[in-house]
Amino acid sequence: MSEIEITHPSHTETTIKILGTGGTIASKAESNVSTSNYKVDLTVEDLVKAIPDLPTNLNLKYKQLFNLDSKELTSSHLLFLHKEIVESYQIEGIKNFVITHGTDSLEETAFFLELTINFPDITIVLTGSMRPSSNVSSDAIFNLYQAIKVASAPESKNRGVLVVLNDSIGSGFYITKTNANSLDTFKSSGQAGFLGNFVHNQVHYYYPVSKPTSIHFNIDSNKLTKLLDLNNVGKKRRNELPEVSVFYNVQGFNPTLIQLAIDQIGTKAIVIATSGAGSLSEETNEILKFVWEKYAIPVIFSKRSQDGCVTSWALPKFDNDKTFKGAIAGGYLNPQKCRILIQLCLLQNYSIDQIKSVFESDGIFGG
Ligand SMILES: NC(=O)C[C@H](N)C(=O)O
Repeated sequence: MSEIEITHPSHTETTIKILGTGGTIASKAESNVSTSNYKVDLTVEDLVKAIPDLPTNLNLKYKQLFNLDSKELTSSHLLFLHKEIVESYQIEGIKNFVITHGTDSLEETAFFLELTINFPDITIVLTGSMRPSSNVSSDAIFNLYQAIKVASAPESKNRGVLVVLNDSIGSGFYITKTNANSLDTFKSSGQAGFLGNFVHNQVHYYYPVSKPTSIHFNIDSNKLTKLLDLNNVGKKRRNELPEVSVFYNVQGFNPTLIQLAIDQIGTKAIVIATSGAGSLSEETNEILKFVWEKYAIPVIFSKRSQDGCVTSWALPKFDNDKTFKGAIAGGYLNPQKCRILIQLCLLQNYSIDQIKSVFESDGIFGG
C-alpha cells in the first residue's frame, strides 16, 4: 500500500482527490490488443499523467490506497476508503473525489459509500474500465477524464455517489454490472435509468438534483478505527463487517449449505437470491424459518433476476398463514447490495423491526 500523496500544482479552483484502488483501469497486458491476462501494474499517478489536457482550473491530488483487482477487496478495504474520504473532507476540506476501481465489485463499494457518507456538497465519483490501460482502444483514460469532469461539475453535488463509465453517469445506489466483457456494462436497474451522460465532453444531467435514498448509517470513527487493522489492509483477507452469507437458489438447491455456513463460519445473516420474486422450495423455506427460530439469524429474500422487486407480500407463508419474523424482503436490491445493507444494520445492532423498516424505506421497498 503506497501512502504517497502528490499535489499537481495549477490554479486552485476545484480540488479533486483521486484515490487509486486498482482494477483493470490500472492494468497492463503483454500485448496491446489483449483483453485478458493482464496485471494491475499502474499507479493512480500514472493514470492521471496519461491525461495531458486536463482543465487547468483543477487542483488534483492523488493517493494510492491499495492496488488490487476488485475481486480481492473485503470490508476492510471499504472501511479504509471510508476513513480516507471522511478525514480528507473533515481535516483537509476536500469535497470532490474520484475513485479508480475494478468494475467487478465497483457497485458494492459505491453502494457502501452511498449509505455511509453524507456530508453537505460532497461529490464522490467512481470509475473503472473494461479494457486494460495498455489496450489500443482502452476505455481507461477517457473514463477517468470523464469522472474528473463529473467530479468537478457543480451540478454533480448532492446527488449521492456517482458512477461514470462509457459516457454515462449512473447512481451508485442503483447501478450494477450487467455484462462480463462489454464496455457498455453498467446499467441502472430498470426503475431508475441513468442520471445523465456526456455530449462532446459536456456533463448533462437529465434530472434536477436529488438523492436516491434517505437511508444513512453513521459509522463512528472510534469504532471504525477499532475495527480496522490499518497495518493489514491489502495484505490479508479480513472482514470487519459482520459475516453475511449469500446463497443462490437453483432447481434442487441443497439448503443444508445454510446450516454449514452457520456452523463453520458463524454467519450472522443470510441473503438468498430467490428464483422469481421470492420463490424458494418449501424445504428451503422450512430451513430458513428454523434458522431464525433457533439462532435468530435474519434472512433477506433477494432475487436472481437483475430487475424487479421482492416485496414482503412474496415472503413464504406457513400453517398459520404467517411468515416468520426474521424473513425480510430485499425489494429492488440485488443480493450483493442486500448483503452490505444488512451488514450495516448488524453493525449498528439494529433489532429485527429496525432492520425491516430500513429494508422498507425509500429506494428499496422491501421490508
Ligand atoms: N474490468 C475490471 O476492472 C475487472 C477487474 N477484474 C476488476 O474488477 O478489478
